[in-house]
Amino acid sequence: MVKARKYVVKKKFDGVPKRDDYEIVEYELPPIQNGDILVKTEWISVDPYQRAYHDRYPIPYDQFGFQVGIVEDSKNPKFPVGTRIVSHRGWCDYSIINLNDGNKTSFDITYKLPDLKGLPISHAIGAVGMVGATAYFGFLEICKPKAGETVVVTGAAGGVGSLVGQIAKIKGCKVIGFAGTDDKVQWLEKELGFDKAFNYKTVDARKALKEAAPNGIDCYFDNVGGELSSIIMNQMNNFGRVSVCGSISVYNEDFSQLPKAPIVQVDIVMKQLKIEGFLVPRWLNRFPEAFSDIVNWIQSGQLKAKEHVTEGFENIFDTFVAMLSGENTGKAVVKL
Ligand SMILES: NC(=O)C1=CN([C@@H]2O[C@H](COP(=O)(O)OP(=O)(O)OC[C@H]3O[C@@H](n4cnc5c(N)ncnc54)[C@H](OP(=O)(O)O)[C@@H]3O)[C@@H](O)[C@H]2O)C=CC1
Ligand SMILES: CCCCCCCCC/C=C/C=O
Repeated sequence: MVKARKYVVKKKFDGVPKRDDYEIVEYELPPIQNGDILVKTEWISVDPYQRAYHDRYPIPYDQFGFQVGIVEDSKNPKFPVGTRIVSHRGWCDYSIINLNDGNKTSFDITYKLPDLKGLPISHAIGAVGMVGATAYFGFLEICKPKAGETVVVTGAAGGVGSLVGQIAKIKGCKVIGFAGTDDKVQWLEKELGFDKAFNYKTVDARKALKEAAPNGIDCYFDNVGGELSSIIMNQMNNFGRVSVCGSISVYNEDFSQLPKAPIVQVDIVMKQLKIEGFLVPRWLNRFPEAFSDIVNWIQSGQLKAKEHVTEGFENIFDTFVAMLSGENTGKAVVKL
């Protein structure tokens, strides 16, 4: 018998999630059946959608999320012992997965570790996982950037944003990022090659953009929403494109009581902007395309996939809340 642990959400979040909204449950896994694999978790992802999706699920629920693990026992010849698996089984240290019928629900994503060509396996829940696919498709498919255009990214020093900015540079764009600390700003400019970055907590964004993008903004990759996004959209060029990826500035708010943001509709009409929200599973069957390009870019030194690593099953919750408040630079992951 294998003893397993999992994080169960047992209370409705009220604002920032609290430790006692969760319970760590210990339980015994049953013996595996024909077709099953027993997966031991090695890396766990903490992500903003784990906060944003909270209201979709009745309490209690097992905390969902991406993870990488290794097959420790198998009754499925397609997944022998030692195979590495990416799944959406969330914050648990062991899981039993049966893949005979494929993925049973749209939330039940499981696949073999992509070919990382020797890169760290943690990348499979970061730059070579859902986060990388979000940056790749969300930016390239929706913004359709052209060389020479000016791109603005918010949440620029996080998992998705740091990749979007670098992909924009690879595509020959001028890139301006907004992030929440001066250290992050330095990292974006000095290490990642952003043309300009700003601390949105201390800068006058309207003035900063007038100076950094005197010819206007062509593409905006929006990770944060709120007033900052309105200011950015206000300075877009005709036929500008906005990819609305996330809205983390309000994830801890009551969605029915959101603060008012400045009006942007006039700019949308007068500048004929194209604004599109997306959820990355729309491109699930094309993830390998993104993974292949991203692995090649990392290997050729064109793209850096920084990770903010915390260790220990007991520290997953703290890492999650720290990420929501901006303590991470790059993708926040937990090593078990
Ligand atoms: N549409 C989709 O399919 C997907 C959307 N997303 C979205 O992409 C965004 C980035 O996710 P991800 O890269 O995983 O996470 P990050 O690694 O970017 O971590 C979250 C970051 O958000 C920033 N942040 C927190 N509060 C605020 C605020 N009030 N205003 C501005 N920034 C804030 C913090 O950085 P700072 O120090 O800069 O404040 C923090 O580091 C999120 O909005 C997420 O929901 C992610 C995956 C898929
Ligand atoms: C098909 C469902 C699996 C969950 C995948 C993760 C979706 C992330 C979407 C993020 C939205 C905002 O952060």
